[in-house]
Formats: sequence, structure tokens, C-alpha cells
Amino acid sequence: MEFVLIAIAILVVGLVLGISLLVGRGRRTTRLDDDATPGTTLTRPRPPAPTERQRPSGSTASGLGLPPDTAEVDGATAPPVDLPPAEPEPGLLFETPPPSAGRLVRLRSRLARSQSSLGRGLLTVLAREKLTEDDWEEVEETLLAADVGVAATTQIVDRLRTQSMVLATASGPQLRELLVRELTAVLGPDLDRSLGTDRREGRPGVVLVVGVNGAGKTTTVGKIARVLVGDGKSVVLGAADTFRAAAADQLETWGERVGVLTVRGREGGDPASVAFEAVRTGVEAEVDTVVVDTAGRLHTKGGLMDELGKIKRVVEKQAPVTEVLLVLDATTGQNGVVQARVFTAAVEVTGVVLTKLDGTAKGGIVVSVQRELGIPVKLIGLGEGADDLAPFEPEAFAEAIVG
Ligand SMILES: Nc1nc2c(ncn2[C@@H]2O[C@H](COP(=O)(O)OP(=O)(O)OP(=O)(O)O)[C@@H](O)[C@H]2O)c(=O)[nH]1
Repeated sequence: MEFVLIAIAILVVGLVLGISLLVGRGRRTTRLDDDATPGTTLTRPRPPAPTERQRPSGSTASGLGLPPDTAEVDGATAPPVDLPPAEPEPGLLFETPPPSAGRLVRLRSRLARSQSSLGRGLLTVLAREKLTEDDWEEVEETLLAADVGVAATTQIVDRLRTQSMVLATASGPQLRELLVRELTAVLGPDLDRSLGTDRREGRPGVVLVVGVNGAGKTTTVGKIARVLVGDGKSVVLGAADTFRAAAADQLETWGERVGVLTVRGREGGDPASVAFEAVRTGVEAEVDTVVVDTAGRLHTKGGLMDELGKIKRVVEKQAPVTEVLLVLDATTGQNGVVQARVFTAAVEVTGVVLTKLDGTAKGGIVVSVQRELGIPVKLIGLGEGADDLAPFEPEAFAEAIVG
């Protein structure tokens, strides 16, 4: 009997030691189930030693793994947020992403596929000495094949036709300039593409990211966090994709790389609770922006679409949603527009993120998405790399396409 008791005691001590070792080495995930919405856990990133930290000026410590300083909100001193203590892991360094300005120009080579089929295709035809009806048809076909859409294609062709006298005598660079101008014109150069990420009325900006499965939502949320951190903002991420456990892990990793807090729930938990909790955390920690990832859904599933509306309503009990970004996979072409219509019916979309533009020759999809939805493309994904997300700039895009 004594031996049995000793053996059990040794087993228990061994188990406890093993678990504590595992927890110490892995990510630090603190359950807030007692004081938070059930099913929600808070993962807190570990800050590096102060000498290692290179946070861009203007960012605040709140929510970034450091205890927030007493901050002024609406003229009052806000109480410090009681977040669990962070444990620095030796040698851990937060990455400092580059600011977002000028990214499209830096990443222009990623649009090579659209450039060779759309830009070069058009330039080759327009450079011909005398443009025949067949040539104009070729121009039209090139535009349509690149998913520019019928209305914008007609507009471009009409405008180029009226300038055919000019075209006849134009030099190579003049032709290029003309084409860039016409493409820019159909890309909606005057649309407001600013992201609603700033604090409003003493509350964080709240960005809700929606879209179908595999469009690139989680990746985009991670990249947006980096854009915001690179631009000097403080951020909390909400992993409201509770259907796919890997999505929360993925998001947590994105957050940890740049020292951003991720609020996540149990697999299969209520996404609205996680979103609520993320925004509550962001409000209390006084961060600039809370970005919430949602589960991918088939646009044909009514119930799931309704859930988006619920997430938004629940979140708005804490702070107004300042931006709803619809992530669309550019390689799905016109089908993306159909999906988008269903999303816009479920929740008011304020901006589109077109991902995977690096993987398609149909760069004209930007034009048709904007025209058919009446919603500006605000960001474009140009690769799988961490900083391959660029603010959309019509002229720089047209320049990159024409080459
Ligand atoms: N080439 C390229 N790949 C991208 C881009 N954006 C995302 N991806 C890839 O697309 C795949 C799907 O991305 P996720 O972020 O997991 O997609 P999701 O929409 O969150 O997926 P669900 O959670 O299943 O709904 C990943 O392999 C990403 O690396 C992009 O701009 N270019």
C-alpha cells in the first residue's frame, strides 16, 4: 500500500513539473474566464528588455505588453488596466515593421502578371501606326480579359478613341502617360480610402474583417496589425474565428511578432463574445485600434451571414465599429463581386481588401469591384510575406500595371 501511495505521489509531482515546464516555454495564455465573457482567454505577448524595444514614436504602451501609464481620456485620468503580468522570454525581440506609406511603389514588381498581360498588351496595340477597328477590338478584349468590367472598358476605349489623333503621333513615353491617366481615371482617384482605425470619442477604432473562407482574412488581420504598429499605433487583435482553431493560433503568432495582444476564445465558442471581449480589452487598455478577425463563411449560408450582424451589434455595446473590411481573393474574379454583394447586405462594408493580386493577371478586378459595389478598395495584398499589404493608390497602381 505504501509503495502505491509513493508511486502516485511521484506521478503527481512529475505531472505538475512537466506541465509547468511546458507552460513556461510556450506562449503565455492567461484565462480571464472569471472576470470576462465565458470562453475567452487573453494571450499576452512578452515584451523584450527595454533596450531591445524599438517602438516607433507616438505609440503607447497600453495593450502592448507594458502596464499602461495613466492616460488622459476626455480630460479625465483613466485607471491603469489590470492586465496579467508579462514574462519576458530571453532573447525575444519584437519586429519593427516598416511604415505603410509608399509600399505599393516598393511592391510594384508583384503586379508583373497584370503588367505583362494588361499593361504591355494595351501599349503594344496602341503603339501601332494606324489603329483599325480590329485593333480597338483587341484593346477592348484585353481590358475585359483583365476583369476591368464592361462599363469601365467602354469608358476607356471611348476616351482613347477620341484621342486617336494624339495617339497617332505620340511617342512611347507619351503613350504610356496617356494610358496611366486613363486607367487612373477609372480607378476612382477621388474615393476616400482612409482606414477608420483612429480613436473616436475616447474609444479605440474598431476594424471588423469579414470574407469567405480562404480569402486571406487572418493573414490580412496580421498584416494590418503590422501596418498599424509600423505607423506607430497601439493595437489589440480579436480572434473571433472560433471555427478554425488554427486561425486563432495564426493570429496570435502575428500579434506576438510585433508585440500586440491577442484576445481569443475556445474553439467553437461564441465569436460575438470574443469580439466583445477584444474590444472591451482595447477600450480598457486605451489602445488606438482593435482589429477583429471573423470566421470565413460561405456567402450562401444565411445563418452565418446573420451572425456577422450580431458580432457588429455586440461589439458596438463597447465602441462603434469604425471600419468593416471585406477581404476578397482577387484570383476569384467576378465571383468575388457576387460574394461581396451578399456580405454588403449582411453588414455595412466600408472598404475592400483585395488579396493575392500578385497571383493574377486580372488586376482590372480592382476597377470592377469598386464600380459594381460602390465601395473603395483600401488595401491590396501583394504576397504572402508579412509586409506584403499596401494601401491602395490609384495612380501608383496604374503606373505599376502599365510598367
Ligand atoms: N500570394 C498571396 N497569398 C496570400 C495573400 N493573402 C493571403 N494569402 C494566402 O492565402 C491563404 C489563406 O489565407 P488565410 O489568411 O488563412 O485565409 P482566411 O480567409 O483567414 O481563411 P479561413 O480562416 O479559412 O476563412 C494563406 O496561404 C495566405 O498566405 C496575398 O496577398 N498573396
